[in-house]
Amino acid sequence: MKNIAILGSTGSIGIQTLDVARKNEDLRVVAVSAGKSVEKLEEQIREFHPLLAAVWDEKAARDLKTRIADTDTKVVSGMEGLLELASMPESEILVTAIVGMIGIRPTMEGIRAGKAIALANKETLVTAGHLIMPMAKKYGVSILPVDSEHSAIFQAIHGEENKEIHKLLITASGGPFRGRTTEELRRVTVADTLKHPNWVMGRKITVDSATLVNKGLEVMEAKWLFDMDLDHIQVVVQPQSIIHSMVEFKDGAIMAQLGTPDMRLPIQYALYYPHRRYLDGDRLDFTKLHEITFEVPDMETFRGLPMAIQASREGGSMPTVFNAANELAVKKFLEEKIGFLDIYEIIAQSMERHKKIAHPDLDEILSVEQDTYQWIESRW
Ligand SMILES: NC(=O)C1=CN([C@@H]2O[C@H](COP(=O)(O)OP(=O)(O)OC[C@H]3O[C@@H](n4cnc5c(N)ncnc54)[C@H](OP(=O)(O)O)[C@@H]3O)[C@@H](O)[C@H]2O)C=CC1
Ligand SMILES: CC(=O)[C@@H](O)[C@H](O)COP(=O)(O)O
Ligand SMILES: [Mn+2]
Repeated sequence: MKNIAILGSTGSIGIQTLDVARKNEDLRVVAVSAGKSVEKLEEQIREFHPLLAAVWDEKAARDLKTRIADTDTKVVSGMEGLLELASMPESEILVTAIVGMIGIRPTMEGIRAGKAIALANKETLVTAGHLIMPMAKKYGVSILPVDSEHSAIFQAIHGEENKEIHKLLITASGGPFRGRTTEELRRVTVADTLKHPNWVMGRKITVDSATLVNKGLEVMEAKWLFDMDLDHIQVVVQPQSIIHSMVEFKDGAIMAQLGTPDMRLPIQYALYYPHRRYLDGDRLDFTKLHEITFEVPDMETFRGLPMAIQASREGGSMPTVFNAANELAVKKFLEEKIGFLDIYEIIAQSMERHKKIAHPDLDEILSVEQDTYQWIESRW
């Protein structure tokens, strides 16, 4: 029996993790959590009977307590609740399916408690990779990638020494606006932006995919996960999202992982690594697959990727500014308070005014995050 605790069980990755658990009797869900979606959480509690449910919002947590008073599930709230979930003695694997850099502290708490981390929450590594990776090494815990590209790379390098890798090739769909000009992007709506060509995902990552910020975050995530420098990470547009990423080895051989766009595969791979299990669902059918095409990313129009690379090259607290500015800009875009191109402007100007801290500790990262939010709020 493998016991898993899920941070963010009511979201896209969380729900798919529960589907994997539903189909594998030896997976036991010991904790679920949400920001404030208590109805979904109640359903999950009644189906999976976890020991713990963590809800960020205090009022929603009180509502949940009343709703599930007839069950044995304990309800906790706020950051203390997320930390209690992350370190609960009954779990072995912590699935970080929460969105945003709020995942940093619970992820660190899980590592400190010796939990293997099935990591979907890329914002944590982007902003605190320099703290998380050494910490995981110190506590002897595995960071198992869930993000599809990083899972693909992890699958491709399985059994290989890192030193034999020449470069990582991270694939990108190009998002819903691939091929559009800046002038055309000025007029796109939230509804247009949320139509990803291949994947059904949460709203924030879907916007990130459209701006190519997602690919920028993934380059930074790959740098930390696979200890690669930026000059050996290349983004390749693969519009059909069939090749999930590739690794070029020293001798020129390239290993790729292919599959249909279904996040349950990387989730299940992380939960059972190094073993593979049967997974129901669509498979690639090469009698019907007509083409797999490639393009170079348009970095002039889709500034999310070059700005992420710049933030990563500058290092220190700059990736935190990049990420925090993007998180708030995406929130404002989804609330229809700003336009699509303003996301780039907010990130660029936030980075421009920031005085970099070379080696930020956790408190400094969190304070740079707050400072970035305050500065943006005072201007947009
Ligand atoms: N979706 C995907 O296919 C992929 C996602 N990822 C990454 O995985 C992470 C999750 O993405 P996704 O599932 O799409 O996101 P969703 O928005 O669908 O889900 C986010 C989850 O986090 C919870 N949450 C949000 N804020 C808080 C909070 N303050 N405290 C506790 N829980 C909170 C949400 O709860 P509530 O329901 O109450 O809002 C929800 O359960 C992101 O970092 C994303 O980049 C990576 C690869 C693919
Ligand atoms: C499923 C997944 O891992 C997402 O991060 C996905 O890759 C987004 O697609 P693009 O950012 O390539 O459009
Ligand atoms: Mn991805």
